[in-house]
Formats: sequence, C-alpha cells, structure tokens
Amino acid sequence: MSIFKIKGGKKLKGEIIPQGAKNEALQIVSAVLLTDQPVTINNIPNIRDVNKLIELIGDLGCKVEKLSKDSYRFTAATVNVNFLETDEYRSKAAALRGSVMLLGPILARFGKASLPKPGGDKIGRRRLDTHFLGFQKLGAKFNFDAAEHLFQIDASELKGCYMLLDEASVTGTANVLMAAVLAKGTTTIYNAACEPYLQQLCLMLNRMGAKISGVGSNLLTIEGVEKLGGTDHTLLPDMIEIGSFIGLAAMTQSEITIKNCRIDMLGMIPDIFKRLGIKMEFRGDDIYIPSQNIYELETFIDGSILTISDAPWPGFTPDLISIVLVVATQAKGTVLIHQKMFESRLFFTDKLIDMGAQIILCDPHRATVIGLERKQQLRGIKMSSPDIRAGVALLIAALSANGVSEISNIDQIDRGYQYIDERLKNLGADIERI
Ligand SMILES: CC(=O)N[C@H]1[C@@H](OP(=O)(O)OP(=O)(O)OC[C@H]2O[C@@H](n3ccc(=O)[nH]c3=O)[C@H](O)[C@@H]2O)O[C@H](CO)[C@@H](O)[C@@H]1O
Ligand SMILES: C=C(OP(=O)(O)O)C(=O)O
Repeated sequence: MSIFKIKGGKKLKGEIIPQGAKNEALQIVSAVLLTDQPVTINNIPNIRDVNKLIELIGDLGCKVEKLSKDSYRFTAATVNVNFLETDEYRSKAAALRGSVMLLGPILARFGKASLPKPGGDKIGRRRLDTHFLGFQKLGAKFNFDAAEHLFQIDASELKGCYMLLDEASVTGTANVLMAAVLAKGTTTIYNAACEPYLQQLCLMLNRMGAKISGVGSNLLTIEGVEKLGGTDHTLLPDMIEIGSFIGLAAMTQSEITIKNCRIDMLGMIPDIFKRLGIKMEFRGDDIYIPSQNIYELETFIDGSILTISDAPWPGFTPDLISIVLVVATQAKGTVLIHQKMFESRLFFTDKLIDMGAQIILCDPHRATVIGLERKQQLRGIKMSSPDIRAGVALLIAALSANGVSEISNIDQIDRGYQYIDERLKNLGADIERI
C-alpha cells in the first residue's frame, strides 16, 4: 500500500477544480438500475469508491460505456440479481458503503435482493435501520441469515405509504426513495434527508419520469409510476473537496482559487470557514482565498467560546468537521469542535497532538482546540490515515508542517479524492507517492 511523503511548510498558489461529488455519484450511479434505458452521467470522479460501484453495476449485467474521461453511459437492460448472492459480490460490496444503495433500485425493479454488510469508514456505529424500516414499510420482508451475515429481502409487491424516518439518513433516504418511485400508489417520506446530493437524485429521477415533489425539503411525496426512462445527468462539484481546499489554503497561507464551486449549493460551508476567520471572495462561481498569516476565530455574540458542530443538512456536514479541526490548530483563539453524528472520527487528534497542536480531546465527540496563532509550526511525523476525512486533515497538517511527514494507509484518501497528489503538486506542494 502506498504512502504519501510530504515536505511541509511551502506556500501553495494557483487554481484548483473540484472533482464531481463522490457521495452524489454513489446515489446517481445506483439509480441507473431503475431503468432499462440508457442513462448518461457526466463529471464522474475517478476515485476508488465510485470505480468500485461502477464495476459492481457492470458485474450485475448493466452495460457500462466510458464516453470520455469522466462521462459514462449505463444501460441496465438486463440485470442478473443472482450475482448479489455470490462471494465475488460480497467481497466487492463489503469495500464500500455506497453499495447499500443498489438495494432500493433492485427491489423496486426486480422484487428481491440480498445484502451483505456494506463497507465504508469505521467512524462509529453506522446503522442501516432507516433503510430497512423504510423498505419494510413499503412491504418488503427481511430475513437475516446470521451464519452468512446476509440479509435476504423479498419485495415482490411494494406499496406506497406514509413513513416517518427514524433519522434523516442520507443513504437511507436515497434508498427508500429509489424503491418508492416504482411502488404502487403514493409514498410520503417525512424526516427525509434533503442535502444537495439527494436533491440532485430527485431531479434526475423526475427527468426519468418519476413523480417526486417536495424536493429540497424533509417531506418528499412520491407518486409511484410503472416505468422509468433514460436521462442525462451531471454531478455537482464535491462540496467536501471544496471545504477541504478552503482549509488547505488557510492552513498553508496559500493563495488559491477554487473554480466552479456551485456556491449556491454549498449551504453554510463557506460561513463556517468564515467563522474561523478565513477570508474568501466569491468571484462569479469561484472561491478566491488570499494568503493569510493570522486568521482569528469568532466568538459567539455574548463573547463565549465558539462551538462548531455538525447536523443533518442544512446543518454543517459531519464530513468537514475533521478539516475544521485541523484548520483551527493554527488559528488565533479557541474553539470547541463537536462531532455529533459519529463517535470515532476525532481520535486522529492524537496525531495532531504529536505534531505539536494544542488539543484537548474531551470525549469521543468533542475536542477543544487552542490555536497556535502561527507562533509555532506543526512538526512533520509518520502517521497513518484512519478514515477518508481525517486522512485529508492530516495531509493538510503535513503540508503546513515543518519537516517531512509520511502518511500511510492512503487508500483511505484515494477512495474519495481524485489524483490528489498530482493536483496538489500543480499548486506547488512537495508531495510524493512512494
Ligand atoms: C456514501 C455517503 O453518502 N456517505 C455519507 C452519508 O452516510 P450515511 O448515509 O451512511 O449516514 P447517515 O445519514 O445514515 O448518518 C450517519 C449516522 O449519523 C447518525 N445520525 C444521522 C442522522 C440524524 O438525524 N441523526 C443521527 O444521529 C446515525 O447514527 C447514522 O448512523 O451521510 C453521512 C452523514 O452526512 C456522511 O458522513 C457520509 O459521508
Ligand atoms: C464517511 C464518508 O464516506 P462513507 O460513507 O462512504 O464511509 C465520507 O465521505 O466522508
């Protein structure tokens, strides 16, 4: 497995284009199984998780044509549902969380499916109850084979109904929605996740002939239809990459322009980075971040210490909490970082502490960061990337640090960030894949 070797402390400069969104790609690519007609998807990132899902779709019998470096045409005229029971499927699906979203479309179109435990980051408990309860409400019957660790699902007749999701799960909402578009009658999903990627999925399904209303809200109404047709779809820029690049610019005192950001879809992401004291300008649809020596953390209006926490959309995404935390280590001021959703995403702070950061890990969900205000640079060390976002946070720390760092387990980074070393080199970073 490769390692990133980084010589830190260099200011970077230039323009960077965000990749197509990983977590949107996983929903949208799964949805191609809902129709026997061709679906063309543009702006697909060349990253491990998405490539694996495309491979799985191909293994299931869907015709996959690569039209250009980031466009694919999928035609799922025939699908071999029995492939879901093979060892090959099981080992491939176990490698990525997104594989769980194949279930909704397969149940909707073929009435049966099986599911091994999906993969994804080990960042805390990641329940699938929302998915399963939603399918059950639509009439699916589950059988868990404990010995094989396999769920067998029979959904020969899905019927629309009202459901209140037990939590606003992103992949759970996408999955149940994809099952409901072909169910008989009307389904109402309350407490639906409503982040931009789900909005994109709804818009694409409507273009395919689905009847979904309430897009962008937490109350989706879906009138089931008999059949869906083909469409073209372009993925949004990856908002987590955009946030990561804002953090990178601030931490390394770099002047960076992030191109074509779809700023209208970023929700509160720019505002949260502004609360860290990071200056940025919106130039058309680009975000320009000037080189900044000191950035000062805001306090709350009453003068008390700022807390930054995650919440389901339109709250701040949990996937950027690790990036905010690392950026705060060089800020002026103190901030409490509260990762509410996942209980194992802050343990990487021990590596930042080894690098010289001032952090108190209060409990698995909360860390207080006392900014160094550039009085002291972080120092390069050897470390391993525990999950995708902590991996990038550590990469940002290493790029800002004095001396050489080595980051191992970079598969975790590669699963979500396309050609990251090449793109950072283009900005002037001293990074090598060894
Ligand atoms: C492939 C994909 O798209 N992955 C994203 C997706 O994962 P995923 O869809 O797996 O995450 P969920 O939205 O289900 O939420 C993750 C966990 O947060 C907790 N939870 C969730 C909602 C809620 O209102 N309250 C609550 O406590 C639950 O314990 C849940 O297990 O959404 C997560 C939350 O934005 C992101 O971190 C992941 O990057
Ligand atoms: C946690 C993430 O991904 P996954 O849900 O695929 O593990 C992420 O994208 O930050």
